[in-house]
Amino acid sequence: MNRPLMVAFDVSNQQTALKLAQALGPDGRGKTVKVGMELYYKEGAQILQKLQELGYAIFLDLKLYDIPHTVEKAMLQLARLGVDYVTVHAMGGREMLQAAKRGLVQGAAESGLPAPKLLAITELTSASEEIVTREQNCRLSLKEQVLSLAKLAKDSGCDGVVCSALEVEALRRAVGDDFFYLVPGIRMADDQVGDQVRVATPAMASKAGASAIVVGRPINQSPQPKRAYERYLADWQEGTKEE
Ligand SMILES: O=C(O)c1cc(=O)[nH]c(=O)n1[C@@H]1O[C@H](COP(=O)(O)O)[C@@H](O)[C@H]1O
Repeated sequence: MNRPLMVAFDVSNQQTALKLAQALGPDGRGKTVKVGMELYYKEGAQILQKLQELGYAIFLDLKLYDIPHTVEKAMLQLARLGVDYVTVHAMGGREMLQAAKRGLVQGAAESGLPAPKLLAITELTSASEEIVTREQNCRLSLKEQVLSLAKLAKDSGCDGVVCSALEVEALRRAVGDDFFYLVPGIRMADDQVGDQVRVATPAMASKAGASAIVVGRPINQSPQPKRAYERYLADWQEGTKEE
């Protein structure tokens, strides 16, 4: 089973992004990188094209959250970029999620490209129990809320969810194996956690059943990105071997 380790290219411009790609190894074939708001808002679609030319598959993470019509039309545009994954917030509700899917399907049909996988954010990995129950005033526990949003995402036609490693096992049981579970909030024990709250090592995420992991700062801020990438990849594959 091919379970990607996606590197988050959370850098401020194209030059730094291409330097990072070079450091990781010039051939991007078989690898997926994540382009998020910081880089995309600066460089636009041209950075996607540059990374695609190097062979990378692209996870374009813009986390859409708006009224259904706006999200549908935005997704229609994103589907024309030839990216492989896009994101929305599950919290936007059923109609918005269905609209997102419609936009992707239409955009893909019009451009003759495959539709990107639609992944729904459940609760961000920076969210704690406290944030969910006291700030969002959610009547469910964090875990129940993640589960509820994942079910909603599946019922609404999404291809998968973004969640933490701490929820994947329960989600696989309740929502099923025919769904993509993307897990950020990945740290080796000795790396700084920063603003992440629900964290796990690559091996823990793998054993819990993550379909893919996203690793950002431990690689993109490292003075030796390739060494950091290989360290994380080895731990991720170690967890996979023990399946
Ligand atoms: O959608 C995401 O990728 C995402 C969802 C989530 O719940 N938590 C989360 O950290 N992410 C992203 O995953 C990456 C994690 O970066 P690091 O914390 O630096 O490893 C960032 O680009 C976040 O935007």
